[in-house]
Amino acid sequence: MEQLTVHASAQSYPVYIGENVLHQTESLLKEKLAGKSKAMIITDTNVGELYAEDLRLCLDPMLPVCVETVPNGESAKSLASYERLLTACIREGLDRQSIIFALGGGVIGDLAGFVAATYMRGIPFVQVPTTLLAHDSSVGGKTGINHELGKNLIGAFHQPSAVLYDTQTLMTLPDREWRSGFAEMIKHAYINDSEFLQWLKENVRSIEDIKTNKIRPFLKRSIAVKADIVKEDEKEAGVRAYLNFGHTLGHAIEKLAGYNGDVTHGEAVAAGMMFAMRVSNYLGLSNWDVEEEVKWLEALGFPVNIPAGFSAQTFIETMKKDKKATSGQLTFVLVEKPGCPLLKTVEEHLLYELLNNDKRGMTSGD
Ligand SMILES: NC(=O)c1ccc[n+]([C@@H]2O[C@H](COP(=O)([O-])OP(=O)(O)OC[C@H]3O[C@@H](n4cnc5c(N)ncnc54)[C@H](O)[C@@H]3O)[C@@H](O)[C@H]2O)c1
Ligand SMILES: O=C(O)C(=O)C[C@@H](O)[C@H](O)[C@H](O)COP(=O)(O)O
Ligand SMILES: [Zn+2]
Repeated sequence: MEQLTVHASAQSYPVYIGENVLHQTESLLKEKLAGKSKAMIITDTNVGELYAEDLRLCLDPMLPVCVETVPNGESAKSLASYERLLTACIREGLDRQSIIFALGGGVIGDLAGFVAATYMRGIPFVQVPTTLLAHDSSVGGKTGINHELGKNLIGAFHQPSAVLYDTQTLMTLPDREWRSGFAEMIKHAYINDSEFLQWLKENVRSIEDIKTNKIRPFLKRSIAVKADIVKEDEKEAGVRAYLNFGHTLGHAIEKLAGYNGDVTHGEAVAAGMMFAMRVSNYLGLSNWDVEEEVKWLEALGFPVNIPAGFSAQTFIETMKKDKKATSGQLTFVLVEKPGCPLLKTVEEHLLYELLNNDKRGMTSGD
């Protein structure tokens, strides 16, 4: 088992990474669970069926446990699920000494974390990530839900008490989810670590490479990139925004898809990163060979085209809901070269031109 520590203002917390971490819950969390009154496991239908009973049995000797299950998929990150879970907390008698376990991918981490952040003005929670993508989402304390008008618009910073990353659970992930999670790993490399990026480009050329043990040693490295940024800027007053590389357009793509599973978070971020590279090239800030980057992502099976059916103007209006935008002005994370990110306000007419230039997928007449 590997371990690293995330340093946040309210508390530092451990991230345990390795096979069968889940089954070591009792020994790993003994101190954190001392004096706790009750645990609620929040999970989704897929993950619940596979792992909720395992986790329940691990916690059962230490404290009373209940399990709440929401439907799987992005649509569960909603006000309706949030309300239903708060009602469940009240019904189950959770009090200020209770603790929530977020068992699942990023959707569950964000949703359950937001319930924990707000129930009785905040109770502790533990992240138990089960997707590759959740190596990103389980660390750093961003919790929240979507609004039908925009992605992640409602939320809170609330750091977990611990992260239990059992890599054995990844074995049941569908290929598409492996790929989706890999997008965030690539993102960490693009913004922070040129040597890591080089290694990924040379060694990860297919979905099979993502799924095999090849990337396992790099999970800790990818999490460390995030943890270092969070330590420097927990509440996104500055450098934490770099973790949003690819997300300005990515979030708009997810919102326009209707949070319905047509596009995963990682797929949207991958397309968003390619677009951001085109923007920075256009501004003369970089010299990316975007077609080469696209080729790599396509070889891994990513659909990197901007989805068809929406006009450039629709993307721009949707991106204006991005939390990095101020007074309607759009701010992008750009990367000059691997490891050198920057924040840049980008003129609307330029985005309009670039979105329209990206002929693939755009509706005619935009
Ligand atoms: N808070 C953050 O810092 C942060 C960072 C990155 C992404 N996110 C958010 O994370 C979400 C995406 O997370 P995700 O990609 O993990 O999606 P997800 O949680 O929806 O999981 C993807 C799918 O895989 C299934 N699944 C999960 N674990 C499984 C397993 N071990 N075996 C089989 N199936 C399994 C789920 O049921 C779901 O259908 C987005 O909402 C995104 O905004 C948050
Ligand atoms: O932790 C962060 O900070 C990130 O930006 C990580 C992103 O990968 C993640 O998708 C996050 O949820 C985006 O946050 P938002 O503030 O742009 O909604
Ligand atoms: Zn993300």
